[in-house]
Amino acid sequence: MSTIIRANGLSKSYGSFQALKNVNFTVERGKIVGLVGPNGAGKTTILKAILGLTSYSGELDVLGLEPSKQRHQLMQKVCFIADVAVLPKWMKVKEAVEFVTEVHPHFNLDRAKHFLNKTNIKLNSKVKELSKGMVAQLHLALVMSIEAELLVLDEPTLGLDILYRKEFYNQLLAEFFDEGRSILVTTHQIEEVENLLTDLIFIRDGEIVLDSSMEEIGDKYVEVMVSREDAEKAKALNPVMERDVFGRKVYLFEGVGREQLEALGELHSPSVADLFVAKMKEGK
Ligand SMILES: Nc1ncnc2c1ncn2[C@@H]1O[C@H](COP(=O)(O)OP(=O)(O)OP(=O)(O)O)[C@@H](O)[C@H]1O
Repeated sequence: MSTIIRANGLSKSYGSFQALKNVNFTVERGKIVGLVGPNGAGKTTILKAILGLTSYSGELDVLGLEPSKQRHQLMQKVCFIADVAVLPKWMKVKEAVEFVTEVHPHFNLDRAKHFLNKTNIKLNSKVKELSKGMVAQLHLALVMSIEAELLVLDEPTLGLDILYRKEFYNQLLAEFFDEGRSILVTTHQIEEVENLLTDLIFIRDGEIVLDSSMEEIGDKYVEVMVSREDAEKAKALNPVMERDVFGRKVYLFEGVGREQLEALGELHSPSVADLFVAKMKEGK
């Protein structure tokens, strides 16, 4: 396994406000990592640092390069997308394809044509004549044809309806992703990426509050539905979250042995959304 991104003590301040506080994480080759956090947590700031679009302090290595100093070399290996539903409206599809061919040295035109042939998109159509879903398909065809080692996606499916959002991720998995590449994606829609991710990072107020593989999460976090009589026993084991479901209590535990918990009730894996809520409230 090789490391694609390594952040060590990464910090960023805007004036006296510290948007990133000594952040450490790695992204390995062949991984799909979700960077998830509430508004203002610092996700975009991390992506901008990775893409060499903002200054920072601390160490940051992306594909062996230092983004703040080697942006040009980096852009030949990295592909970045924010919001697939937007492309210039006046452009014709073939002009969009020509544009990417010119600006990206690793764009594979045949591959793009192959993807577009599978859609109803005509090369002579203008972007403004396409539906939102078709714009997303076009965007995806362009992205998947760039032979980049790292794909960075910032809220890529914003503005798309659920069908296209699912389709977007399915296609990305089937046609783009392989063990030689990595994807780093920020999103608010945790539910729709949860089955896709290999690794998960939660960020809150400029600090990383969870950084785990999905496998580790399954081992470390367990939910138990407990009858009211056993509620005190459950509380004694320091759950990280409690909620009411149909008159019973559901407790979420971190790092508590399964044997201990099995005595209280049936064990479940929490959804990433529930884990997110727990981690965002922890200590507040
Ligand atoms: N140019 C800037 N000047 C001052 N403060 C900034 C600037 N850019 C970001 N910030 C602040 O830094 C913090 C982190 O912002 P960032 O955009 O990274 O958050 P985010 O997690 O991407 O949020 P969102 O989900 O809303 O896009 C926020 O409090 C934001 O107000």
